[in-house]
Amino acid sequence: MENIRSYTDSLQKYIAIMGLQERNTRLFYRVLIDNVEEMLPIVYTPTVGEACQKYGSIFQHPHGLYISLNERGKVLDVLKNWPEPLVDVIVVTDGERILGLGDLGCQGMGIPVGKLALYTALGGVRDSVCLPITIDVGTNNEDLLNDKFYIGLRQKRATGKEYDDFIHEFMMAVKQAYGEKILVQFEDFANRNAFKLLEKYQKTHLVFNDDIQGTSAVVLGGILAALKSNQESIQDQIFLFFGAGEAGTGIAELIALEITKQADVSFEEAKEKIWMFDSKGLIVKARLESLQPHKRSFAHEHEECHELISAVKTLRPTVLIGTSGHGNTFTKDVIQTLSSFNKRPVIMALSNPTSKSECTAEQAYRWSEGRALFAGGSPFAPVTINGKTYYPGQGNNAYIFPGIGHGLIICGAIRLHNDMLLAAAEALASQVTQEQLDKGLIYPLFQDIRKISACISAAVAEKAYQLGLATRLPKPDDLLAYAKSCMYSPLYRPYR
Ligand SMILES: NC(=O)C1=CN([C@@H]2O[C@H](COP(=O)(O)OP(=O)(O)OC[C@H]3O[C@@H](n4cnc5c(N)ncnc54)[C@H](OP(=O)(O)O)[C@@H]3O)[C@@H](O)[C@H]2O)C=CC1
Ligand SMILES: CC(=O)C(=O)O
Ligand SMILES: [Mg+2]
Repeated sequence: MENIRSYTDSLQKYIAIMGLQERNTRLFYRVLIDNVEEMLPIVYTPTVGEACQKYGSIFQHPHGLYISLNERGKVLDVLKNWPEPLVDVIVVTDGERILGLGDLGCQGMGIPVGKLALYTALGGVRDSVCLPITIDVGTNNEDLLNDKFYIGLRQKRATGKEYDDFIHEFMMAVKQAYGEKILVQFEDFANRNAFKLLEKYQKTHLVFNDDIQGTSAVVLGGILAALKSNQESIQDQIFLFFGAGEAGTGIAELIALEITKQADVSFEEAKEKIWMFDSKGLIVKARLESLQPHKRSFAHEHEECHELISAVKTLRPTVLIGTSGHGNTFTKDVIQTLSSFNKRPVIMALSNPTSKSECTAEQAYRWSEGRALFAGGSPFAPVTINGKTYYPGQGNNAYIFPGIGHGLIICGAIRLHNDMLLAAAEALASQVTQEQLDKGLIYPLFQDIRKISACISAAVAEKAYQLGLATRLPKPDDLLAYAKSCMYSPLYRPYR
């Protein structure tokens, strides 16, 4: 840690810690677990974003497995090159929507590598069963295509049938190589592919889209905690999303499902409480014909509106959620207006990395006169205004996916069900203490993440058993104790 702390630049710290992962895996995880709050912003957002942007020029060792379009027809053979014969979880990207940074092609590998490091450090899934994969179908990023250090295929992205067939070959090969229960986590695909792949493969594989589903559970968890803090109920809220893509509509769907569970309303009625804003403005009925399928059920009767501030004024949301990938869009005007009719507005600026955050923690607290319940997608430091300190939370799917993945693995789940996401969200919210709520926190502390992950894992496995989707029988009597007992710890035995 002294070596890592001696670097002043975060990217240098990233290079140092990833070098350690290569040289001494156990020590890498020990360092990560013992210093989780300090190291998370390095191996994960925001630094991993910069690392992906510069991946070619900082490249020292290959991490993970690259599968390129040139290996069409031989994907199974490529998988067999991976030295570990037993794999339980794959995190895969095609690099087209890396955080809010866009198409980084093959350099997106930093994301599956980082996510799987968190599976082990935060969720206790043994690193040997984790396989990071980048599917290289080219990139449309001209800067990378012209960069002499670019590590991927120098061609435009394959699309249409060529792309679909290649992904299909991959999905079939992973089952052949690792069996029916292999968990495949899709990460940072562009939304035109993400929704389609999830829809297609959730019928035949154990798949999980972290950006759509993991994010939905983590945000719902934060909202449940905020409602507890404000002593309000979910059906009385009005939600406004700025950004109606994977994260935005994924969260909105799960919120609507939770409303139907808590109040006597249909799924459609629940959605009437939820408004969405995309790059063309408020999503309204008049735009129905031209809307992508994932947005359609959120198109409500309203006149067209092209400014976020106008939407805030007319809809009077109680919860404002940013999933646009565009920084500095929750302006002073927006936050002041939101705070004019809410005692404690909930503001979630979830876009990553920090430069893409819709507002900073300081802006949220300053412009709401300290009344906002705020969470960012990337970490923000506590803010002191007029002698009072405010503690921002981090609304990031890192709270959820390691626990969900662990839960699916320990019960031998064959499919993921939305009720498991609800169970994960509730388990997360239950971990926020009254003391933390009193400080304005809507997420528990990352320093307790392994305890939190065990709780989420047990809740997900419990739901899998209830739904008949778990194959590991008999069901353990005490799932929480079982989940904890299955967590890998990088222990050092004492010398004699
Ligand atoms: N905190 C967390 O755990 C997570 C955070 N994220 C972050 O969320 C962001 C978005 O990710 P994702 O949902 O997957 O991306 P998508 O590309 O699927 O969605 C982006 C959405 O934002 C809209 N948008 C883009 N520009 C604007 C604008 N200027 N004004 C209003 N809306 C705009 C897009 O509109 P249109 O549909 O018209 O193109 C689209 O609806 C990223 O920064 C990502 O890092 C994602 C997952 C998890
Ligand atoms: C956190 C995450 O998954 C994202 O920003 O894409
Ligand atoms: Mg992601």
